[in-house]
Amino acid sequence: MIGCFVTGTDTGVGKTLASCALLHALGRHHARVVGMKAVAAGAEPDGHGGWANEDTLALRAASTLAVPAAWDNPVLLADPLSPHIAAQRAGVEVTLPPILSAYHQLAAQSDAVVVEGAGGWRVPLSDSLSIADLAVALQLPVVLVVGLRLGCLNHALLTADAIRASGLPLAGWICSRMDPHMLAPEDNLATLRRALGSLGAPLLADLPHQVRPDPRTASVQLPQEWQ
Ligand SMILES: Nc1ncnc2c1ncn2[C@@H]1O[C@H](COP(=O)(O)OP(=O)(O)OP(=O)(O)O)[C@@H](O)[C@H]1O
Ligand SMILES: C[C@H](N)[C@H](N)CCCCCC(=O)O
Ligand SMILES: [Mg+2]
Repeated sequence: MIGCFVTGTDTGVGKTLASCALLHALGRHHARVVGMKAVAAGAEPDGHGGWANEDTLALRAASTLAVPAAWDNPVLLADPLSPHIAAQRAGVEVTLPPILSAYHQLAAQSDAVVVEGAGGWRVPLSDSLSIADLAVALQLPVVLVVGLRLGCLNHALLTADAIRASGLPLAGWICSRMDPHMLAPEDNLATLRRALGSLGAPLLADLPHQVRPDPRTASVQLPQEWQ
């Protein structure tokens, strides 16, 4: 079973786009690939009288395996806030056991699982739990998505340091060109390539800016070994 945990330099940087691209790439050579939004903050009507999170729906659309919602999105919080605040407002506490058991169900039934975090690496899930703790509990290699924009160098380098300090391998990073007006994007990319490369983390994909982001198109940027 192949698995990875996708984190980012921030919220809104392209983790869902990159996670879906990874699923499309893996789906070319593996029969059963599935995405997981372990903790989702922000629910919308699903059109069938229930509620769903838009990242979860995007991951499902890129997956080849259909699973119960309790497995691919074990924690769904209504408010689009930091998960610990959304949980507090919902009167619940996010804990690891239900998430880990959902993940183990997915892992047992699939060839590849891509787990998308929420926001960045140190986002709190409760007063005593963070996204980093979740990734460590899952023991998955980490893929860091960098939304290429002014400020991302600091965010990327701090995040890479924190991932290494957690003991998890940083399998690589994905650049998402979210800001078409950014100045000197190539110089910034080269800086990150050098700095993250020196930590052993290769650039897995350079996702161009897309007016209508399409993960299947983006997936061709990923290297052959992820396909
Ligand atoms: N390469 C790109 N080209 C165009 N738009 C992009 C690109 N990457 C990201 N975006 C846009 O930026 C926004 C945020 O992306 P996305 O939803 O993937 O963020 P995220 O990191 O998954 O955030 P969250 O923490 O909420 O899960 C989306 O509207 C997405 O379409
Ligand atoms: C609601 C949003 N789309 C994400 N799922 C959660 C982002 C949490 C960010 C918290 C923070 O770093 O301030
Ligand atoms: Mg997302």
